[in-house]
Amino acid sequence: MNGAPAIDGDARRAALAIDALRRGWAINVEHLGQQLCLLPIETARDVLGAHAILLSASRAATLKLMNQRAAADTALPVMIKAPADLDINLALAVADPTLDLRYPMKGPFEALALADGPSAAAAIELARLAGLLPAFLVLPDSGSASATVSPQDVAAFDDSGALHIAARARLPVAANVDAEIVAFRTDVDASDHVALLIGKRDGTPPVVRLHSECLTGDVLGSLKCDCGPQLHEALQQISDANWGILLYLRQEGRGIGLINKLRAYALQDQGFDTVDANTRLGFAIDARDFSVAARMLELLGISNVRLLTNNPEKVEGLRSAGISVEERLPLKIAANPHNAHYLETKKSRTGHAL
Ligand SMILES: Nc1nc2c(ncn2[C@@H]2O[C@H](COP(=O)(O)OP(=O)(O)OP(=O)(O)O)[C@@H](O)[C@H]2O)c(=O)[nH]1
Ligand SMILES: [Zn+2]
Repeated sequence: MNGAPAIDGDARRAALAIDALRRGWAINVEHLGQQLCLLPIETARDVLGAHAILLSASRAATLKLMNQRAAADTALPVMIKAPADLDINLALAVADPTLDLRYPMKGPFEALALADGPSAAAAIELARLAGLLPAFLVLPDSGSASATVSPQDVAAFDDSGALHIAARARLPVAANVDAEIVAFRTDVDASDHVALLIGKRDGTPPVVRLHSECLTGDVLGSLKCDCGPQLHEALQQISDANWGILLYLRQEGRGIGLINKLRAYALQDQGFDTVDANTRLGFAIDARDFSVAARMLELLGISNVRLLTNNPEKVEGLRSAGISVEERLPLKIAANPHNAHYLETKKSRTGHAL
């Protein structure tokens, strides 16, 4: 900290910017008196006279641009000069690593100096929150933007901030007829997290499972992951334990959204594992923030849990958000030929105890 007064961010401005990006509307990121007018390539219909392209650090590495720039921080996004023949198809080929086999010949590109690192990094984070590819056209005219946001606003965006219980009802489920569903809402985020309370509260720490949404596994029976069987096994174990809670968190694809997860699957079809597929797309290996689960538990009056998981980050995430994890209970699912490599990667590369 350099002693400058802290500027409060406004999560609502970030929420408006996320909405604009999804609709294909330009946004301004402003910081220290400078403005960066950005349009996400994925939802753009036209390149609108863009003079540059903003890419994630890992996309720039794949395009062999990292050695061209002066910045010492290799995690910072990279700005490149728009090629003279830039159209929306070329922009998409630059942005989307899943198209690399179809469009192998791109460039050479020229890296430009990044005027403001925090603005560029905030834009990449907004793309993740919007479920979009982290790649933007840089537009010359900031007057065309429909929302303005600062890096502080993006930092203030937190889907657990104003969490409250919105509805609750009895919900008999196959694992146990004695269950209640509780739905949560925040004023800044459209994702409605839910909790399923199973059995009778008896004063002991409940068996708790944090389950992150997986449409392909939970609903369609995908064999690529272990989510579907884990969901059902967790409901069974909670039911067997007399009482407990399953938190169904809307963190599809470890927080990158369904469409980006399916892009990660397309990269896995090309031979990359689950970790490299995420980083190649420009995302963290795991973008989830488990503090929302802690806030949900608090609203349910729970401060001590026995956590069903193999993932040390879930234990750490709850503990650092103030929940006492008294015990970690493993959740082991037999592998199948389609997910054996995925489960092995979780063990060897993301520290899962299996
Ligand atoms: N990005 C990405 N997400 C995936 C992939 N496979 C599964 N997921 C997502 O990963 C999440 C599954 O996480 P969890 O079931 O909570 O499991 P976990 O983090 O491995 O931890 P535990 O099961 O508790 O040990 C879901 O959001 C899935 O959509 C993948 O290959 N790429
Ligand atoms: Zn899954």
